[in-house]
Amino acid sequence: MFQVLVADSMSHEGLQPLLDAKNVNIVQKKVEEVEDDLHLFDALLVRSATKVTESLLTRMTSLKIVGRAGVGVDNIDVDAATKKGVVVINAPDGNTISTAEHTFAMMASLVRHIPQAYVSVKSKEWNRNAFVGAELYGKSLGIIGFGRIGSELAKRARAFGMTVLVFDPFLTRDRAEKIGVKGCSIEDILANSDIITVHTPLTKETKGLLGKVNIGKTKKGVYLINCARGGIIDEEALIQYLENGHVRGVALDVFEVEPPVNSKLLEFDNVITTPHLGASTKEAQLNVATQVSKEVLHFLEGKPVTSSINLPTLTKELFEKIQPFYQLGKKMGNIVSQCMREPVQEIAIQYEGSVAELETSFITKSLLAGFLSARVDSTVNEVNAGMVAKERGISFSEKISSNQSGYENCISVHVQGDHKSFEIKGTHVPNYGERIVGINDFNIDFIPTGYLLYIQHQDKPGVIGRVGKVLGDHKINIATTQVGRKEKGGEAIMMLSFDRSLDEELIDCLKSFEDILSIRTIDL
Ligand SMILES: NC(=O)c1ccc[n+]([C@@H]2O[C@H](COP(=O)([O-])OP(=O)(O)OC[C@H]3O[C@@H](n4cnc5c(N)ncnc54)[C@H](O)[C@@H]3O)[C@@H](O)[C@H]2O)c1
Ligand SMILES: O=C(O)[C@H](O)COP(=O)(O)O
Repeated sequence: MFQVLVADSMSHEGLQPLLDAKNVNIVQKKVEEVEDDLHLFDALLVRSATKVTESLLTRMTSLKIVGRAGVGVDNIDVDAATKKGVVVINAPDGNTISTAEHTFAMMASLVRHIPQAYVSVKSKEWNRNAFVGAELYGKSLGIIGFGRIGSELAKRARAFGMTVLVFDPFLTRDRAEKIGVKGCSIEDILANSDIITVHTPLTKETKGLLGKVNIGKTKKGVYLINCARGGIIDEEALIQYLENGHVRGVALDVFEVEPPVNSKLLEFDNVITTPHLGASTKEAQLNVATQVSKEVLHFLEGKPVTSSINLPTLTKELFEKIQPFYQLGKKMGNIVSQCMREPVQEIAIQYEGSVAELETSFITKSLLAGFLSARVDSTVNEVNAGMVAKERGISFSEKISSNQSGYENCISVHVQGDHKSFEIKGTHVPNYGERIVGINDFNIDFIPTGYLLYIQHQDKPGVIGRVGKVLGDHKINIATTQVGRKEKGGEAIMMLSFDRSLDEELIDCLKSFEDILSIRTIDL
């Protein structure tokens, strides 16, 4: 039974996929309320209120996935999650329309003083002269960050007859033209916009993007809007420009600290605010909760997720194609690690044939996870395998190569250690399954499963028989045997499989045979 903690308020209807699942138990409580049971949860669902810190992740020792029912993941320590092998997913487009509409509502309210006029009428005043506003029609709207929300906002602004200027480092001229906006530099936006709104994520680059210097470059009388994340507009600088009258008005849905109880910004009559309501509509909440519930359930049941922040994402169709190679890769990594018990500097992976047409980075991560899991204590999986490898000084590379092996598909791995190297080749045969078809230039053909014994020996009469006799004397049943050699009388290899593991004493006995060069046990 999977244990899922829903730590922030979420649409009940949206959680239905998880509530309906027979193998899931949902607990809807704040983190502080389940402090003693944190180690039990497999999945954690949050919005922006719960801070998923490294410390929380460390306390949640069974955690496999964090689902953010929304877009921004700045409340989640994604690096720490990645290091611990915890998948982080979000619901990237479920609240786009709601947030674009909220931003538009804030813009209209700002230029027409609607919140201030509302408060005035409620206090029995009728002061029409105090709230003379401006039209949006004909004004220039500068949008910084032209992703999902920025572009939906642009469509609405154009419908109102506004000129839309946009800045986004990833915006192509073509895309701007298609949407009917003008892609320009941030300097152009600052100098030419009547209203500026930010729609970027909060990152190291965007923190304070509109700060002392950039706000100083805006038109006198500019309106500023932040419905993205507190901190993109620097609050201290903003206060200075409100005090000196450079900024005419501000609309804020988000703050550097939420709730902003001690913020001086609340004292300005020309600053209008909402309590982080961009995504707070029934529709958006239903969308985001449904998206993450389905994704979390898929993940817990071993199916692919499509909106992961720290994992390569795949569609169900692609996942089905990649799954056999994903499993083969993991086993190959594991075999290499068990055969080559010495420090490794480099892992080079080569893909040939039909497998090369798939998303190979996914298979590479799986192979690395298989390799590292045999060597490190902490959880290693495809989420953190690349990071763990780098931390341990292991470089890895992948290459697509033209078909040299003759197989319809082939994965080859070359591992370089301090003193030795090791090579393995694997293929997946439809209807037959996984096969290891090469080890260190020896052609071989075995199924990578169960308990295996890899023996390097001299190709001499009686070696195989002696090994078989010792195993028989110890009542060990050999399930399969495969041998490979390059030339008569030279070096050869044997791969035997068993139904149970072999004990050390027996291995030592086999090692003592004259023509046996080395022996490795492999458990898969
Ligand atoms: N107020 C709310 O309730 C609410 C709701 C949803 C989203 N948000 C916030 O809005 C942000 C945007 O959401 P989205 O769905 O449009 O995301 P998105 O990823 O679709 O768009 C973000 C855009 O910002 C651009 N960008 C990144 N760095 C930039 C920079 N330095 N300068 C200019 N552009 C830059 C990216 O290229 C991207 O196109 C989210 O990150 C989230 O923090 C707030
Ligand atoms: O990034 C988001 O999706 C929004 O900021 C919404 O946050 P919320 O889920 O806390 O409303």
